[in-house]
Amino acid sequence: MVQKYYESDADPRTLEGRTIAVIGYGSQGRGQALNLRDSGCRVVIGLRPGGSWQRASEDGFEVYPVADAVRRADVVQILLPDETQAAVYRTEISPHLKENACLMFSHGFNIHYGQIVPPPTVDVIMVAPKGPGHMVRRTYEEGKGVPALIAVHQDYTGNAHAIALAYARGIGATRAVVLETTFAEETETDLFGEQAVLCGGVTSLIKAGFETLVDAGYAPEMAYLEVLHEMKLIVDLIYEGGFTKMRDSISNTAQYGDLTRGPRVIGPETYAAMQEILEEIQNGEFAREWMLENMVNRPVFTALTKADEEHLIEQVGKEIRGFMPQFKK
Ligand SMILES: NC(=O)c1ccc[n+]([C@@H]2O[C@H](COP(=O)([O-])OP(=O)(O)OC[C@H]3O[C@@H](n4cnc5c(N)ncnc54)[C@H](O)[C@@H]3O)[C@@H](O)[C@H]2O)c1
Ligand SMILES: CC(C)(O)[C@@H](O)C(=O)O
Ligand SMILES: [Mg+2]
Ligand SMILES: [Mg+2]
Repeated sequence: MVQKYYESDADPRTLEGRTIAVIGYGSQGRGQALNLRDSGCRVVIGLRPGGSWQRASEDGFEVYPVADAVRRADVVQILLPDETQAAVYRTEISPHLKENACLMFSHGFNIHYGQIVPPPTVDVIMVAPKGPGHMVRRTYEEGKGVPALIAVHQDYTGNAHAIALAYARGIGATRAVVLETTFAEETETDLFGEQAVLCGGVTSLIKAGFETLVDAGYAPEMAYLEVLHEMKLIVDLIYEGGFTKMRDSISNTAQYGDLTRGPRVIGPETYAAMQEILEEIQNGEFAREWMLENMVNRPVFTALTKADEEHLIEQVGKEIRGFMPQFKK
C-alpha cells in the first residue's frame, strides 16, 4: 500500500527560519506562495522582469530576479514552465544554490528526463499538487486542501523528507492527503492523466459529442448544455462519491444507457491508444517531441490551440455563460 500522510504527520517547525524562494508566479507559483505565506512561512519570489512580477508585488511579496531569490533561499521551489526550467536552472539557479539547500519541483519532468542534474550537495524533492494551481489557492482559502504527492530524489542533509512534508502542509495538502511516490512514477502518471483522461481525453470526448449533435442538426446551444455544462455537475457527483453516488442521482434510463453504451464509446481502440500514449511517455518519446517542439517555436502547439479557440463550442460557451449569473465576476 502506498504511504499516506495527514496534517499530524508534518512538522511545520521544519521550515521555521528557512527562506523559501518560489521561482515563477503563474498558476502553481501564485497558489503555493500565497498558501505558504498564510501558513506562516517566509516566502520570496524569483522572476524575470515583466508579466508576473507586478502581480507578485501587488500581492505583497518581495520579488527578485531569479538569481537573487536563489541566493537568499534555503528552499528553492521551481515553478517555471517545464519547458523553460532547464535553461533557467543552468544560468540563474545552479550557480547560486547554497550548499545544503533544498531544490524542489511540482512535477518530475526535468529530473526524470535528465534535463536538470543537480549537484550532490543539495536535497532534491517534489511536492506535486494533484490539481490546478488556482484550485490549490481556492481550496486552501475554503479551509480545505488539494491532495499532493511527495518524493525524494536526493537526500543530502537527511532532512529532505521532513521538508517535503512540511511544505505539503504549508500549501494545505495535508488537510486532504499526501501520498509518497517517486519522480518516475509522478512524471509518468501525471503526463498520462493529463493527456489521456483529464485534459486530452475529456476535451476530445466533449468535442466529439458536441460535433455529433450539431452535425445531426441539433442547436449548438442545446449541444453545449448537454455535453459540456452538465459535465461538471455529473463529475462533481463522481468526485464526491464515485460512480455509485452519480448513478444514485441519475435516472434508471440514464444508468442503463451509461452501462451499455459507455463501453461502446470507450472501446478496445481507446484502450490501445491509451497503451500507446503511456509507452511514449515511458520511453521518453513524448518528452523528446515536446522539447523539440519548443526548440522550433511551437508550431504544432500554436496551431492546435488556435483551432480549438475558434471552435464553435467555445463561441457558444462564451455566449451562454454570459447569461448565467454564476459566471458573472
Ligand atoms: N498548472 C498547474 O496547475 C500545475 C499542476 C501541477 C504541477 N504543475 C507544475 O508546476 C510547474 C509550473 O507550472 P505552471 O502551470 O504553474 O506555470 P505557469 O506557466 O502558469 O507559470 C510560469 C511562471 O514562470 C514565469 N517564467 C516563465 N519563464 C521564465 C523565465 N525565463 N524566468 C523567470 N520566470 C519565468 C512566468 O512569468 C510565470 O510566472 C510545472 O513544473 C508544472 O508541470 C502545474
Ligand atoms: C493540472 C494538471 C493537469 O494536473 C497538471 O498536471 C498540469 O500539468 O497542469
Ligand atoms: Mg497533474
Ligand atoms: Mg502535469
